[in-house]
Amino acid sequence: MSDIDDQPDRIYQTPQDNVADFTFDAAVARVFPDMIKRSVPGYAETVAMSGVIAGRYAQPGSNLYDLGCSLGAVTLAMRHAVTAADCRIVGIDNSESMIERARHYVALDDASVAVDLRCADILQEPLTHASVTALNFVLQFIDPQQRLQLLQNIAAATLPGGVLILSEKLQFDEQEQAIQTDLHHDFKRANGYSDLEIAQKRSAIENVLIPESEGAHIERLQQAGFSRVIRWYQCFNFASFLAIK
Ligand SMILES: Nc1ncnc2c1ncn2[C@@H]1O[C@H](C[S@+](CC[C@H]([NH3+])C(=O)[O-])CC(=O)[O-])[C@@H](O)[C@H]1O
Ligand SMILES: O=C(O)C(=O)Cc1ccccc1
Repeated sequence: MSDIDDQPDRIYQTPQDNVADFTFDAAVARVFPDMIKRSVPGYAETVAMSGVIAGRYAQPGSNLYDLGCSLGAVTLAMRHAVTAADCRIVGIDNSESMIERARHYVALDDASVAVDLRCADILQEPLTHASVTALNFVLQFIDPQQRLQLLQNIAAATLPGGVLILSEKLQFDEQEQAIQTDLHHDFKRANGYSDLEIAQKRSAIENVLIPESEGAHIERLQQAGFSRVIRWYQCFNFASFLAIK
């Protein structure tokens, strides 16, 4: 088996005294396709429809951004859907392990749209001439104090008629939260995770993944400079919004 082959996610199988905060390190990058598919309800649909949305909103001569691209799943979905001329897809992630693997997957793909993968902090990297930006399951890991600034930067870089696809884990009122959490954990159990794995992963992400309500997201997207926001998809506690400039 080569070093680049991905592996099944067994990260939280063994009991740990103190579960460390979750990070996007080499061990996570290696199991990431399996982890995200078994952990995020609707992940495959969100990736595929991000491609469909990109196909509609890509403008000739523009940039399409995949911010927090991980292994480049959305980068590749966009690459196969875009028909507008002279577009470039820019995938950015600050995890070296993720970008290294993303480069491998992009090299195996033979579509012709230009792809530029960068290991950088999306809070620092300049963005310009954007027709489509995907921020899929990433804002939830950004310091809440910096979220508005990031969305303002994206909105300022977005061309008239351009869009942001924002996908997030959502927070609900207490009663709905209890129902959604049960369903999410049932989904994980149906995908082969044990109660121990579910509990340990929950502790690991507790301080690093900070979800917000749909209302908070919509209000902030409007404050950042997007004129219209549509929730185009939801599967249990994960949703995706289309924000149009
Ligand atoms: N400040 C930052 N700068 C750059 N990257 C960051 C930053 N903070 C976190 N990341 C990166 O954001 C990604 C979040 S995963 C995205 C899935 C992908 N969008 C997908 O559709 O497959 C979501 C998840 O695992 O739930 C990781 O690769 C981090 O390194
Ligand atoms: O696993 C979870 O509970 C999640 O909320 C999603 C997730 C997926 C991959 C890495 C971190 C969090």
